[in-house]
Amino acid sequence: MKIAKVVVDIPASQINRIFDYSIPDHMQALIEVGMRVIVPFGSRTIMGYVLELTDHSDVKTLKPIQSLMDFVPILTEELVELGKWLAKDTMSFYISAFQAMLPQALKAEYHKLIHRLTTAPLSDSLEQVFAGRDYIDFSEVEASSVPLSELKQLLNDGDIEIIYSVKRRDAIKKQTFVKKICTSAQLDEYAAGLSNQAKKRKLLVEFLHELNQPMLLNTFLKKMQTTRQTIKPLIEHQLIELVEEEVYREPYDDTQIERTQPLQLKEQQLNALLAINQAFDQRNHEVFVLHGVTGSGKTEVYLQAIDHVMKQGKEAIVLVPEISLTPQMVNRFKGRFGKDVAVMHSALSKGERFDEWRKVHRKEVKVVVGARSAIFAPFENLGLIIIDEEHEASYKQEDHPRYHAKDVAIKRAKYHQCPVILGSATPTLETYARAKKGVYQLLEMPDRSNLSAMPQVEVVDMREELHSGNRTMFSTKLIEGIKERLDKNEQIVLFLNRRGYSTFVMCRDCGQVIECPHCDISLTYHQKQNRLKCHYCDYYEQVPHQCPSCESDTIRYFGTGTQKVEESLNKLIPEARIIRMDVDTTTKKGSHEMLLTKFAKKQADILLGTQMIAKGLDFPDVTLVGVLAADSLFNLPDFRASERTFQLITQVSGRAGRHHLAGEVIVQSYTPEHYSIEYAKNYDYQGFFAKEMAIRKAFQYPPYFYLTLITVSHPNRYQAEEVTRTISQLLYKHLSKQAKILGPTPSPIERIKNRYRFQCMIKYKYEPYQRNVLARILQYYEDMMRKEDLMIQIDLQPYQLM
Ligand SMILES: Nc1ncnc2c1ncn2[C@@H]1O[C@H](COP(=O)(O)OP(=O)(O)OP(=O)(O)O)[C@@H](O)[C@H]1O
Ligand SMILES: [Zn+2]
Ligand SMILES: [Zn+2]
Repeated sequence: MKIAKVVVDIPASQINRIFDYSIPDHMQALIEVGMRVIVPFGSRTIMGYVLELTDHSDVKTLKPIQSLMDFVPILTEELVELGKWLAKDTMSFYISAFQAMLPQALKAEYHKLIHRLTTAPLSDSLEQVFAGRDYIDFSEVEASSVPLSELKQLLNDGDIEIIYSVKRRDAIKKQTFVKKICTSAQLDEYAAGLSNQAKKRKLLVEFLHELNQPMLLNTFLKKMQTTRQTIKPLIEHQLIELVEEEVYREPYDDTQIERTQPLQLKEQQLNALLAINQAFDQRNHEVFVLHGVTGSGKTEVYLQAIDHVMKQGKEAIVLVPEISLTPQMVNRFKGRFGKDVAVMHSALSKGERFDEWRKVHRKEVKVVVGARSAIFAPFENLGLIIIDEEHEASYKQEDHPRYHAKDVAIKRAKYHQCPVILGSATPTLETYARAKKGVYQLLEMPDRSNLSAMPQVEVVDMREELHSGNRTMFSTKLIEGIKERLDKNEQIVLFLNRRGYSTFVMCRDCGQVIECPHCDISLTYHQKQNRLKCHYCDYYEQVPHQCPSCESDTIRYFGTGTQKVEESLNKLIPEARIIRMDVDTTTKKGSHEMLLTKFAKKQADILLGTQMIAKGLDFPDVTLVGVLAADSLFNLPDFRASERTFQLITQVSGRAGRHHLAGEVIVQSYTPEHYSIEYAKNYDYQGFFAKEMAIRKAFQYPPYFYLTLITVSHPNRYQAEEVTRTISQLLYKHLSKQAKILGPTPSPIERIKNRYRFQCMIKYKYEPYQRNVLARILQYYEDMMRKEDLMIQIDLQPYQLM
């Protein structure tokens, strides 16, 4: 093969194609599909992925590949095809799709250099930067006072050129080992030649007699209480050598994790397992919906299904939402499968993530447990894919490529002819509807594995509390409940839904709310730094002492952030020991784990937190769960608000009374009569499903209709609206008559980072040409996007409607 088809590392629409390069002779035997290469592109050199090898090209003169970055492909052939599909399916660039599949550490970093071509004198300030060198880093000029226009002139005149060099930073961690390379006889011979004073060296020789495998240099030196200098003669006499070996950064200490044995399954678990195993044995690509109430033992079913697959030499991927990827969760898998498990999620360092990925790539593990992007684990013998808590919105990536892990899972499982399990106590309407129609296979587990009852849920009407004079954010019932648990030395989980409910600063005199100057959104108060921050851009400011509009000094922060809850709770029940878990207390690596361990050891009575604590946690002494603001989601312009409220209450309730102690749940609400709260209270998934389906049908939302959201943004409001209007008209003209086009309307958050945002929504049942039409629209605006700062985002499966 003489020609390689390559996708290059420039995410831009005019470059979003596959380019042909010739393969130099010396690379012909080495190059394979799925490798990274360095190729010339225009005036620079950049990284690319080889997608295909061929002997034919329509292009007459081809540039040659400059070098190979890999000796083993980093993308399997399956992943190469998957990437092409993903790019088409989500309408994103090829390069973005491939980048999404690989760990950060594998992405090349470019270095921009300026090469001086002329000997003629340059301006004084530029001469100062060059300081006699021929090559300087571009950033040095940027940091200097030299105007970029001057560079541009020189560039045009051919006095300098700009070159791009690729820095390799695969960041393989290496450590030095001491290795014995001689026989015992040689050691004796050496020892005999030593003088009596050389006691240390004699000790070393003795130790070397026993050293049968390489030892970490540092350990060796520590053990022998000696220095590098002392062992130098041993190296010179060729008794030992120092070798560099690759090591993995191990984020989890496997030796500390207790191994577990499979549990005797309950009947409902056994039925589910048998169906899954059968599909696997028959190489049946089947999607199972494992609908099991909280505590029904879904995880044990996963573990035994994986075990079955592994026994046949196959591999498994388990996706877990980022926030429930707690050490507790990891330990359940490591406890069963030990070193066969790799873990991938964003709390690991870049290097650690790379090492976990390499374990998969080198076929050293059989199971991956990870967050969304673990779905791309480069296994070649997949036997099972599990998506736990399948209803979680975090499985959808909200950035290029806008993919849903569920779709990728099903695509991969089809390729490998293996089953997929979508597990949840509260499956999404989309999933459950497909299961009911028989597209997916439904497995029900209605009972808790220990047959303990689901905790009693009581809904408190907060309006009544207010009328009876309680102005705190805690109902009398909840405060009594907490005190009761404290007396009995039991524990409490308090859940605050922060989305749509954050702390903002308002003037009590004139009602002015302090907003971000660049985004149409109120700033959020952060107590620690006493700052107001914007959650959409990086803007922050000090909290003002006076209202910027009326100069009154009655400026206060409002809303119910976790900090504020903690403060009031401290006032009401000073003796309670509280652990607060939210984005502010868990930014440091390992802090999440530390807080949970503290709670598990009963060094605190109350765990107070956000989404983070809603799932996956399993503490035996938790007998009371409180939901502080159950209806906060209803304020959001999102047709899934009811569904999310139902899921949340059900999941949070599932944290109470999972073991021998009975549990109780108190849900505080200002709209206690809302059906999603009513059904959640009665653990009535079927009831909720029927009711919500009827509403979705009436208002033409998924799963009855598909949605596409197009968001247009521009620094100029009029432009943004005009473009959206034209797009709406084009869609109306080119899509079928059944498609409904809604828009242009301003987005719920109309301005972010000084850009005005308008949207247009397509609702449709069947629209096979939609992608083509959208692609043509993008093409039409390509120039404007490049030159005029126009942005058009297309989301073919929107979850965030803001
Ligand atoms: N067959 C079994 N026999 C005894 N105990 C079991 C069995 N299956 C599961 N358990 C135990 O029941 C508890 C709940 O199980 P698990 O956490 O797997 O449930 P789950 O369905 O995943 O719950 P959730 O959706 O709330 O996370 C665990 O402590 C688990 O060890
Ligand atoms: Zn902002
Ligand atoms: Zn004011």
